[in-house]
Amino acid sequence: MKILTADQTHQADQATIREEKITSEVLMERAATAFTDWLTARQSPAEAGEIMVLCGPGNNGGDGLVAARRLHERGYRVQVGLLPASKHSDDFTINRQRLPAAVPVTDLAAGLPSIQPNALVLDALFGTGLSRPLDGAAAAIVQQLNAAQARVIAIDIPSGLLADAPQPADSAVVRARHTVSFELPKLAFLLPQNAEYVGHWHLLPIGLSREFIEETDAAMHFVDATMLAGWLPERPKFAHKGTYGHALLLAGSHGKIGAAVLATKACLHSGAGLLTVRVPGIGYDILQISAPEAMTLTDPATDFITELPDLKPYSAIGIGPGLGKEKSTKDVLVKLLREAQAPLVIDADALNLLGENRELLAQLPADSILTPHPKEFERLTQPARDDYHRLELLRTFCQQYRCYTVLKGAYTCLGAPEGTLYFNSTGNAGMATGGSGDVLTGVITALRAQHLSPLHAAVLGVYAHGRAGDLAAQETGEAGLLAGDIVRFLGPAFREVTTRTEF
Ligand SMILES: NC(=O)C1=CN([C@@H]2O[C@H](COP(=O)(O)OP(=O)(O)OC[C@H]3O[C@@H](n4cnc5c(N)ncnc54)[C@H](OP(=O)(O)O)[C@@H]3O)[C@@H](O)[C@H]2O)[C@@H](O)CC1
Ligand SMILES: Nc1ncnc2c1ncn2[C@@H]1O[C@H](COP(=O)(O)OP(=O)(O)O)[C@@H](O)[C@H]1O
Ligand SMILES: [K+]
Repeated sequence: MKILTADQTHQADQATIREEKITSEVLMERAATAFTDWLTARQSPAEAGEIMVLCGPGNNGGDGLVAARRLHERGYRVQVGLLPASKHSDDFTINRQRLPAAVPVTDLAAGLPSIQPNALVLDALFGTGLSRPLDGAAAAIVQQLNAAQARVIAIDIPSGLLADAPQPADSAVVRARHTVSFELPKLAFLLPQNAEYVGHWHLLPIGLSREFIEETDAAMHFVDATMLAGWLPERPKFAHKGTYGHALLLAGSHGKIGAAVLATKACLHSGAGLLTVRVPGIGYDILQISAPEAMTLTDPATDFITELPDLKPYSAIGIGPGLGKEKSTKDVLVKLLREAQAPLVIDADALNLLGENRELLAQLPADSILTPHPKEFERLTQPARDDYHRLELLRTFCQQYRCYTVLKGAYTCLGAPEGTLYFNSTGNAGMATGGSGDVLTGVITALRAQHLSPLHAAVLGVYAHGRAGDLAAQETGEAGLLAGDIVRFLGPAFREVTTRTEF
C-alpha cells in the first residue's frame, strides 16, 4: 500500500470525484457512512451512551455531521458540538443543514460542555486540512477533551496532528483511543512519538481512484501481503539443495552463543539450501547439538571469532549476532568488507563496530543489508531530534552508502538506496524480547542466499519475521513469546506468502 502525503490524499479525493462524476459531498457521505458502520458494528446504542460529536469548520467537521445524522437515524443518542469559525467548507454547510433538528447542537465558543468519564466522543475537529498548530479556542477545546478521560475516536486523524510532519512540542493534539481513517495509512500513524494520540488505527475503504493511486509516486509504502505476490515462488519438483544457496553466518562469542543458535535456526527455517556457521570454539558442541542441520566451522580461538574462513562457497553472508567487539573480531569484519563477493547482512555488534569505526562505512559493498535497532542506528549516524528526523537520517544514510537499512521497531522501516521507505505491517509487542533481532538476521541471510534481490529479501524477511511472531503470539500470548517461538512459526509464515502457480 502506498503512503500518501496529505496533499496527495486531497488529490486522490479530487481524482475520485472527477472519475466517478460525483460531488465531493457524495464522497464525504461515503466516508462518514463507512465510519458509522465501523462504529455501530462495535458499540450498540446502549454501550455507546450519549455520543458527543465535536465538529470543526472544514470537511473533517463535515464527516462528523454526517456521522451524527447517520447515528441518530440508527437510534443512537447523539449531540453535536460546533467549533466557532468565520468560514465553513461547502460540504460542512450542506451537512449542517441536513442535521435533524432532534440532534442537540452546542456552540463550543463557551468551551467544552461537561463530559462524563468514559463517554464516547467523536473527534471531527480537524483532519488533513490542518495548516498550522492549533491555538486559541480550538487548542483549549482539545486540552479540555484530553483532560476529560472520555473514549475518544478520531475521524481520519486526531485533531492537531499533522499527517506527515512533526508539530511543535507542546501543541494541542487530541489523544484518541482509536483513529479511523480512510483507504490508505498516514505516516503519522506509524511513528512511536504519535502513539499516544493515534491509539489503535483502522482503515476503511471508500473507493478512492485506483488509477490515481497507482500512478502517484509515493516515497513511502506500507508492506502488506498483496505487495509480496510472486516474490517467493513455490519450489519446483526437481529442486535440490544447491538451488537454494549456501549461507554463511558469523556469530557468537563467550556467553552469546545463543544468538548464533537463534540466527542459525532462523536461517534454516527460512529455506537456505545449506548453512555453515562460523563460531568460536566454545560454540561447537552447542551448535552441533541444537542445530544438527547446520555445518559448524569453528574459529581457532575459544571465546570469539578471530579469523575469516574461505568465502568462496557462499551465496550470502550474515554477520553480527552475539559477535562481541574484540579487536581481532573487528579485523575479521574489516577483511570481510574487503573480500566478500557474496551479499552481506550486517547486524548487532558488527553494526556497533561500524559505528565505532565509521571510516569502514565507505567500504560497505553496494546492496549490503544492515539491520540496526534505533540505538544501533544512532551509533552509525547521530541522535535524531524526533521520529521524522530519524527517517530523514535513514534516507540519507542509505543513499550515501548505497545500502538497504532495516530500522527495527514496531513498524520496522526499510530504507532503500534510492530513498524509498517501506514500513512493515506485521509483528507485535511480544517480539520485544532478547534474540528477536538475531532471528531476523538469519531470515534475511537465508533469503539473500536464495538469490532474492536485496529489496525483496529485506522486505519479505521483515514481513515473514513479524508474521511468524504474530502466529507464535496466538499460541504463547505476547508476554510468553520467546525469540525461539518466532523461529517455530517461520515455516507457516513463509507458506502464507509463497505464490503457487495454479493451472
Ligand atoms: N475531500 C474529500 O472529498 C473528502 C474529505 N474527507 C474529510 O475531509 C478532511 C479534510 O478536510 P479539509 O481539507 O476541509 O480540512 P479540515 O481538516 O477539515 O480543516 C480545514 C479547516 O480548518 C481550518 N484550519 C486549519 N488549520 C487550523 C488551525 N490550526 N486552527 C484553526 N483552524 C484551522 C482551515 O482554515 P484555513 O487553513 O483555510 O485558514 C479550514 O477551515 C479529511 O481529513 C477527511 O476527514 C472525507 O470526507 C473524504 C472525502
Ligand atoms: N513492539 C513491537 N512490535 C513489533 N515488532 C517488534 C516490537 N518490538 C520489537 N520488535 C521486533 O523484534 C526485533 C527486535 O530486534 P533487536 O532489538 O535487534 O533484538 P535483539 O538484539 O534482542 O535480537 C525487531 O525485528 C523488531 O522489529
Ligand atoms: K479529526
